[in-house]
Amino acid sequence: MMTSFQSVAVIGAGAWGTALAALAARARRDVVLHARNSESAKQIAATRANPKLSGVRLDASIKVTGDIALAADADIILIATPAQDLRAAVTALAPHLAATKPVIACAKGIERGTHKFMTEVIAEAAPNAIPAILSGPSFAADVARGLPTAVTLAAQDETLASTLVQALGSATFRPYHTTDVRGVEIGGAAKNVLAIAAGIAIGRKLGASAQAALTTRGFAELARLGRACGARSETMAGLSGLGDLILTCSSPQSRNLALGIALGRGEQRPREKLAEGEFTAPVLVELAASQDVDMPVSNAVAAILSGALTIDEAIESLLTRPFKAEG
Ligand SMILES: NC(=O)C1=CN([C@@H]2O[C@H](COP(=O)(O)OP(=O)(O)OC[C@H]3O[C@@H](n4cnc5c(N)ncnc54)[C@H](OP(=O)(O)O)[C@@H]3O)[C@@H](O)[C@H]2O)C=CC1
Ligand SMILES: O=C(CO)COP(=O)(O)O
Repeated sequence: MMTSFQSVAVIGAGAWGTALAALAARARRDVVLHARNSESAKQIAATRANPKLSGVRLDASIKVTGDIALAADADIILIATPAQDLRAAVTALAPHLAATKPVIACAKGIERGTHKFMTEVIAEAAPNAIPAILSGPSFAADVARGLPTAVTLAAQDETLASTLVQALGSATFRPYHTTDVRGVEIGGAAKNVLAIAAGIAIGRKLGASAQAALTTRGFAELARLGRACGARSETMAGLSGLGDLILTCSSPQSRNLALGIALGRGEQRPREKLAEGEFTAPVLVELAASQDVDMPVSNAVAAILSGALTIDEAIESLLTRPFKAEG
């Protein structure tokens, strides 16, 4: 089973799912893209376009289907739904998984209510799945267009992680493998919350120096949570941690940054696009509190989103913290 990995299914035909299907086709895999709504599947199949990722033409070799059983037949399955929908997607897949096979989480977040990470949700919902995670600095639009991207792919078993990299990698999509599953999951989840903070600073015109300070102190808290959860420091400083934090805190393409900018300007939140940080913020701060980890920037974002603090009160609370040693 571990040597072939010729076929790949992507579950979740949104922006990221469509880009993942494109990259797997570029890696010369046989690709199935699954949309839960069969009308959407038919429309994407007929037009070779997905309104969720405009301007991208789907390669003719990619099969688009509403049939989950067809997706479950693939050698590798990628789950590209939003994090809070991953359990439902894997639960629907589970009865069709006849053999043990890798199921790779491509969502960035932590499940609300349970505080479970994406690979934990996969393991619970599909006993036949070998959970893995793919995360890193990569906008769907860049990946779909074949622009150079590097990400991290983690599985508990190093040989499996490396074989998955061989199956999905290409000249322009370069996954690095690791066994530090938890480190990769924490980086991807936390960076979205921190990007909302960076956006608020931009929207409030706090200046480029504040922006750099916020991103750096954001990284300190991401790394602190990683340490508390047993992650490796190289992972936190790698593509799925610092790398994705830099991308998301600095690119206007980021939906999390855009949400923060709108909040900072006092505008209506852009509701039509998914900003995972909004859903991750409350569970991230609960998780940090349960581990006794100090995450002041994330706390401020969660408090702003819940209405517990105004933006000015949250900024004031960050600026009046006692001076301390860096770390
Ligand atoms: N976009 C990007 O650049 C990147 C996104 N990611 C991550 O990927 C995840 C998805 O993001 P993105 O693709 O942008 O979001 P989108 O909103 O573009 O798409 C989400 C897709 O998931 C589908 N979906 C939701 N629930 C289910 C379910 N239970 N079963 C099957 N499909 C389901 C939706 O279907 P429907 O249309 O029927 O609602 C929709 O097509 C997020 O966690 C994000 O952080 C990671 C890297 C890059
Ligand atoms: O995860 C991403 C880039 O790595 C996408 O970021 P946004 O969800 O903020 O657009």
